[in-house]
Amino acid sequence: MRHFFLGLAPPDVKRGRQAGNKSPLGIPTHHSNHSSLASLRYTYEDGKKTADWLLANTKHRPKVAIICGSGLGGLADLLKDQVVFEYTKIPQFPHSTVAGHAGKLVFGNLSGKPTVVMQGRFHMYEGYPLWKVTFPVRVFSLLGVETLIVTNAAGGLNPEYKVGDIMVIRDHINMPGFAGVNPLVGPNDERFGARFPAMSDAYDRDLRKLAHTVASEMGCSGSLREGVYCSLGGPNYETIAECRFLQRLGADSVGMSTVPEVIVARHCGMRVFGFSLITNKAVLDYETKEKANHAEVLETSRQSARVLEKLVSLMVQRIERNNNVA
Ligand SMILES: O=P(O)(O)O[C@H]1O[C@H](CO)[C@@H](O)[C@H]1O
Ligand SMILES: Nc1nc2[nH]cnc2c(=O)[nH]1
Repeated sequence: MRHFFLGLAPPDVKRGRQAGNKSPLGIPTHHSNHSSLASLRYTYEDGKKTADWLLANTKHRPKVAIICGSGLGGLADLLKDQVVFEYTKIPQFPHSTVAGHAGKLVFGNLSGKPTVVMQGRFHMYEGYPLWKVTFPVRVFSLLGVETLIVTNAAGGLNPEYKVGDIMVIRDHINMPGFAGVNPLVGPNDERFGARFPAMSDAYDRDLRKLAHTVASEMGCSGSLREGVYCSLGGPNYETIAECRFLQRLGADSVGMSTVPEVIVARHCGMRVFGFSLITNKAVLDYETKEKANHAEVLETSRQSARVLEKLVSLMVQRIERNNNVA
């Protein structure tokens, strides 16, 4: 295993290094008009710079990228012939700040397939704007990645779901998007994708089918579900009224991530597949004393991670180049 501890300070995020006050993330805190807001984002060239840096520092050429949810980073340990980059050493990369998100980008071979794994993702509640949260996805696209697999820890809203179940994501509800909070807001660069991308086919049908096939071969199809993931901004967990509302909307699981990454991946033409690990049951009853907490989320992830890891690695084994399923 090679670890990169290059003594490189993360280079300036150009758009975030204008004169004036800056937040701890290097983002100017005062902006007067739309055009200055629009300039607060990574450009295609910024993405290319990071992708080229990675390509210069590893011989791996991944076709599959995996983003690990809270406590699910163990997946990266399955990679053979690893090259590991700390996020803090990768030019322009955001840094992980949440427990259960290690902050490492791991290249290697998973089931013999060149793969890159994010051991730790970024969330809006950490203070990152969505163009930063989703920057790695655009970098993956520039690296030549064709398929993105997203995983997350989520609360179960569907009353049939049990803690430890794995939900194949069939569709999502982008709650912040209802208020215009979307990673694609701002000028559109056609080199990434079209101004108005469709989302009706966001989660690949063949890969969802493959997940069920693999789960039944593994003998765990009893705990494999398929449903709708709803993303909220966080960082607080939901009120009882909010959980009841989301249930009525048709959501089966709820979390604080994933959707921005999926939108950006679909915008740049990647094929997407996603899993929610149900780490806790959403609280729907005013009589109960139960309440969600991150320690429980991480503990459930730890207990169920092995099954999810096996499922993902067997799926990757069957993903062929150019988006076919073997
Ligand atoms: O979605 P991931 O990153 O798995 O993490 C989930 O777990 C955390 C809350 O326990 C939140 O960050 C929520 O989004
Ligand atoms: N929003 C939200 N995120 C979670 N992540 C893990 N569990 C939960 C939950 O119940 N709600």
